[in-house]
Amino acid sequence: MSQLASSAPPSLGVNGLRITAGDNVLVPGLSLTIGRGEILGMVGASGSGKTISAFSLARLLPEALTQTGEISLEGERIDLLSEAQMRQVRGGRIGMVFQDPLSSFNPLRTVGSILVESICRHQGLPARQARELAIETLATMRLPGRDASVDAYPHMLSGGQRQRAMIGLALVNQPALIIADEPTTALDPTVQLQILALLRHQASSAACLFITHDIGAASAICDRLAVMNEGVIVEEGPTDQLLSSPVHPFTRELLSHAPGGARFR
Ligand SMILES: Nc1ncnc2c1ncn2[C@@H]1O[C@H](COP(=O)(O)OP(=O)(O)OP(=O)(O)O)[C@@H](O)[C@H]1O
Repeated sequence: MSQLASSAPPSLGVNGLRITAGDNVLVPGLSLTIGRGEILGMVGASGSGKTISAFSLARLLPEALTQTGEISLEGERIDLLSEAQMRQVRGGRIGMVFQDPLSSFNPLRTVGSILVESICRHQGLPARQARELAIETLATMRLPGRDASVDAYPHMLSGGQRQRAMIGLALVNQPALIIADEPTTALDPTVQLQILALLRHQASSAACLFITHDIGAASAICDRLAVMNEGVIVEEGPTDQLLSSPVHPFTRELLSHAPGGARFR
């Protein structure tokens, strides 16, 4: 690694992130880093705190939950930014992909107009250029028929196509961080694989936090895995190493229940 690369801050740095609901401590103190171009898979049982941890990175927790701790994006402390500044960060320097794009996309807006609005807001391009970029992005995401996709309403696309469009929206402003929370869980296995491959390929210059129940999906695209149990990362390491030689009893238990284990590798 060059000196320049080793001295650059990680795309994402989290230090002592604590999430509480009143007196109830849900995440006692999470610390992690993700480098540029790296995909960290966060796996763990249901209710272990994966989603609230991910949402807290974009400071999107529901009001009932409180977060403290340091979150740095390319070396800048975003936990110290105002809400107005955070609105500029979300969709710009942080892209997000969730399980169900139908509920994330406004049903009354075409896919293209949602992309155009985001491009104009975060890149300041004029509308015509933004539309060109939207068309180009959807084509890169392998959506069919240039104008047909850009002018389609979300319900007119298949589940897989909607998820491709959502990944396009997450990537269009070249974010430093992508948060992908169960992005393929609702899709059939063949489409899942295609979409994971697309995410892996297109997100090559961002850091990506990939949250999943599916060890197979995680093994297909993640460089490293972090195993979460009751709000704590109990084990973390390179994907191959963690899957072949798990150390923590919880990781072993989780892997023993994984259908097909690391079937994508
Ligand atoms: N609004 C809320 N108020 C209080 N507790 C909450 C709230 N949202 C989530 N929690 C609690 O936080 C904990 C972690 O939930 P979270 O959704 O992050 O788990 P998860 O690991 O993502 O689970 P899954 O894989 O099922 O999505 C759970 O105990 C959950 O009940």
